[in-house]
Amino acid sequence: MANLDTIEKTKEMSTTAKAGSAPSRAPRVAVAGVSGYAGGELARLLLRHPGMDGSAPIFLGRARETAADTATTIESIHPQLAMIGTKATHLVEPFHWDRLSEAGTEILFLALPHEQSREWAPEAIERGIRVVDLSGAWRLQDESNRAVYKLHDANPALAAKLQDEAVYGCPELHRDEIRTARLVANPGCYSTSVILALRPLVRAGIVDLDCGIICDAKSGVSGAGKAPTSKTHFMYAADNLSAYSVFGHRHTGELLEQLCLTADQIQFTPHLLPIPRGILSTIYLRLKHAMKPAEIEHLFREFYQGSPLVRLHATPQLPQIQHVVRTNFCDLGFALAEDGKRLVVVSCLDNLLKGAAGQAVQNMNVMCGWKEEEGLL
Ligand SMILES: NC(=O)C1=CN([C@@H]2O[C@H](COP(=O)(O)OP(=O)(O)OC[C@H]3O[C@@H](n4cnc5c(N)ncnc54)[C@H](OP(=O)(O)O)[C@@H]3O)[C@@H](O)[C@H]2O)C=CC1
Ligand SMILES: CC(=O)N[C@@H](CCC(=O)OP(=O)(O)O)C(=O)O
Repeated sequence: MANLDTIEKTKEMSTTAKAGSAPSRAPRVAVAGVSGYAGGELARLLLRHPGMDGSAPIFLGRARETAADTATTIESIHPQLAMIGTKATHLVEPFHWDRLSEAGTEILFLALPHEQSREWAPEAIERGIRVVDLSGAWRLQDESNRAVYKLHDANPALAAKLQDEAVYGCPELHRDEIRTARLVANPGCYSTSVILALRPLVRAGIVDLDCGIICDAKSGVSGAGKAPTSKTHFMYAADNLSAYSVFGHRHTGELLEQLCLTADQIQFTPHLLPIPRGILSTIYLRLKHAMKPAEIEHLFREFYQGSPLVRLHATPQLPQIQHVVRTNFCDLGFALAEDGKRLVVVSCLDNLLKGAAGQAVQNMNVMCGWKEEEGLL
């Protein structure tokens, strides 16, 4: 179990050694949860990543439960990954801390249920391993927002310290902190689409928050992970469109914290779309003063200058799911009413890529001092 003293010591070592400097060699990387949807995409991206220099990541399944549990191969779980990258056969090994330490692991991706990430991230950091966590376990600073995840901390003082240190892994917003972070909390998929659409506008102070912002978001079924439920079963999801978690979806807290809004200023309603992957968020708001489309466009372009994975459509074009699926981009577009005040912003991304694995690799690139889009275009 991780403890506070060693966590402090590894922090000193980590900031001295890794203060944003580009490594001269490929970092030793591991992926836990590689058999899941997000883990599979991570494996694909890492196997083809030029910075990995042919050195394959360590792929990890569940911890060994019986002596009979042995390693399997990545292509037996994800056949689409056969012959990708180094073209070697890559093992998926049972999770074991000693294996990670002996291999000199520097960055560990956690593509796991929230509870498991909350338990394993402190242990990794104590061992001097930097973490990119794809779950919601460390994204929220406000305890009342985090309560939606029902997390349990074996060592609450240590967890509070790490929570304080965790950086919200949206590079377009927090690039500088991510460079030296030990714990990067990769954003939620819906949250990424809404935050990237709204942050330039809210920050510029042009949104009439008294009128409220409405986010109508729709996601493909892979957003729910690989375990089927009655709501993601083909018979429910196919030829259907349904709203859910109308008040209190777990991504709402991320919107409040990252956009500095209060709950009465934004309504987020997710819907399940009968497609495998992709998110489209349509966001309705009112501006304080009438503006011209060119002024809105300028605002977005200025904010995302130097952000290679956000693409702005020229009006009147609007983003579509087909244009972003299997890419690492978030596409943004908008329409402004003739009164210059009613603004609709549309944001699109692939939930498994820019909404999860792609963004996680983008974070790794920033942590390694590489080009942010390395291996992602
Ligand atoms: N799907 C998406 O679009 C997005 C997902 N995320 C987050 O990323 C994480 C992974 O999501 P996703 O890939 O969809 O989920 P999946 O359900 O598809 O995969 C979960 C993975 O975690 C493993 N796992 C489950 N329990 C344990 C455990 N106790 N110990 C070790 N491994 C375990 C599973 O292994 P096994 O195969 O053995 O069951 C599997 O590899 C989640 O936290 C999710 O919230 C974030 C953004 C978007
Ligand atoms: C379609 C679908 O069910 N989507 C998921 C998206 C959650 C997700 O993946 O994000 P986290 O990392 O916060 O779990 C949901 O609405 O719960």
